[in-house]
Amino acid sequence: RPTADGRPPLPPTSLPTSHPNGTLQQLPKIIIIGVRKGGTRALIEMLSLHSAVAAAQNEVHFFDWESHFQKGLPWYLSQMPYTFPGQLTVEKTPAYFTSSKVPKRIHQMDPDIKLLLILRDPTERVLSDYTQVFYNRLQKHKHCQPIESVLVKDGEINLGYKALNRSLYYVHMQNWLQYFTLGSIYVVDGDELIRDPFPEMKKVESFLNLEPQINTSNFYFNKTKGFYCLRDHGRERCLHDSKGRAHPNVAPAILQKLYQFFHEPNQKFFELVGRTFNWK
Ligand SMILES: Nc1ncnc2c1ncn2[C@@H]1O[C@H](COP(=O)(O)OS(=O)(=O)O)[C@@H](OP(=O)(O)O)[C@H]1O
Repeated sequence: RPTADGRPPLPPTSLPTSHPNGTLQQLPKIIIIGVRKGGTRALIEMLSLHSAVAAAQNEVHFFDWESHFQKGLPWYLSQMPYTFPGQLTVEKTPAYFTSSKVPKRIHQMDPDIKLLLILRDPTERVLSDYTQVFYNRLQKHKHCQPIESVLVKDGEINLGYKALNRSLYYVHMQNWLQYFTLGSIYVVDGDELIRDPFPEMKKVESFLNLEPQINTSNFYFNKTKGFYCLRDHGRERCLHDSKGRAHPNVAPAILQKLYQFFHEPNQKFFELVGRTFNWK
């Protein structure tokens, strides 16, 4: 139960839920905090190739949804997979990155936790975000607005469009840096993870101090899908069809406006993290 001030009780790490075969549920030592449409599913699946890592199946939304957070850490723990004692549990909830209350809450649970943030070109991320919403609405037989009418209002970039805000990475990163140092947050290059996942995953392995285990034969390019897929103990699998969907065509002039719009916020992000990315 939450304490009187709304905070969850202390982590029940001394009371692990154990299973007869020696496995137990453990709180995550690694969280993939976002960004939405950054490649979070690919990252968690690729990380799961490592035998020391065990991933929660679903997005848990513990720190960002009040209805879940109020249930406290025992509930959060109950969402975790059964693992062997030496294994590290990881969960991914892409919405954490852009939710301002989340950094403090995660820090309260575990100030030493390792955070992974996967980002991609902010403009591409907006198009991916739009595409996701488009398909969700289509499924529900709801009306879908054409991309240009959400991106532009009165001839200018529509600042009211939520997806644009999610791509203002520096704004959200500032919130995280109030609670965590850069040593605790590794920024994965989502564009590189698409282009060539192996080198990117080696960097992730090294940040997490994992014994090097992931290797090139874990990945193969699937021409039909147009993306890398995974090979795990001889079993081959690609991500779900909802990952890697075609994005809408946007008039070059509008795309140019978007690139310009993100130019300054991107520079601010690079300064914050002391690193640059190949964003347009
Ligand atoms: N190997 C591989 N296979 C398929 N897709 C890949 C892969 N690596 C990265 N990606 C990119 O992941 C994008 C989806 O990101 P997320 O999983 O973070 O989306 S979500 O926020 O959880 O809905 C998804 O975005 P879209 O291309 O817009 O569908 C992909 O570009």
